[in-house]
Amino acid sequence: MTGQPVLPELTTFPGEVIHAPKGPPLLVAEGVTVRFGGVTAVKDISLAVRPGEILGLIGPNGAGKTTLFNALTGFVRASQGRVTLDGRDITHMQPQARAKLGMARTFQVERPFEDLSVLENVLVASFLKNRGRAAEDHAYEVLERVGLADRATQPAAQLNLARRRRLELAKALALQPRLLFLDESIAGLNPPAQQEMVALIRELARSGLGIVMVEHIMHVIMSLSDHVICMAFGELLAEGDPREVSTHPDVIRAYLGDDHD
Ligand SMILES: Nc1ncnc2c1ncn2[C@@H]1O[C@H](COP(=O)(O)OP(=O)(O)OP(=O)(O)O)[C@@H](O)[C@H]1O
Repeated sequence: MTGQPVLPELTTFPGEVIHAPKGPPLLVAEGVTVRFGGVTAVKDISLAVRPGEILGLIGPNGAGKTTLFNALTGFVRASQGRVTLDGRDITHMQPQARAKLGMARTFQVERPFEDLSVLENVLVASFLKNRGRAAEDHAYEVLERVGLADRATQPAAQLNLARRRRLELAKALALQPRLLFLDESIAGLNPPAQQEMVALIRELARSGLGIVMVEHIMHVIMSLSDHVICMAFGELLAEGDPREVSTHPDVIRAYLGDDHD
């Protein structure tokens, strides 16, 4: 390990500006705990996300990131704690009810309707918010936004991985969310596709969306996030801006082990 940077450089992508979103938080989680039988996967985690803010969740494998993400989006039940959206208690709401209030998520493994066209896939989500022509117009707008408009009539099954990820994002955006949850949208993409996705996510935040992202590629999450939460064994290990977290001794230890010198 000697001579290697412990965590990657922060300024990997050009044009990066870490901004400081202001205003009251959209999402607030207080003391969220999730137990699966005897396993406490998430223990007493609190966080807040403002409009235009990108919150990055990091931590070694098994740290509890996905479970926390699922508790925030309603895909697993919080055993303790409280989650509010615009001050409204959503702790026990189903994912669909949360979506109606402005939360949308992507899935780590994209699952488009393979036989439908790219446009039809987005329309399925767009129809939940709009009717008739308005739904179609909105679906096109979303495809433009993610750079898939020229693929609108292509079957989803024919898309490469980078475009499938964009389609996954488009389906979430078609719900017109104010808060977007991204589950490893960048892992597995080649570097140019990573940069395109980073630029797109940054643009979405600039337009006012609050974003929570779980991502294993450290330099990506560090260059995108306004605030980073690092978990280990279900607990909060460190939080702060990317530089504070990436240089935190406990974070370095969690990633490299105790015998690192
Ligand atoms: N449905 C479940 N039932 C029982 N235990 C679970 C369940 N889901 C997760 N766990 C456990 O909870 C802990 C946290 O897992 P989780 O998947 O949230 O971590 P993670 O940080 O997302 O990991 P990775 O980076 O590998 O995806 C692990 O010990 C895992 O085995």
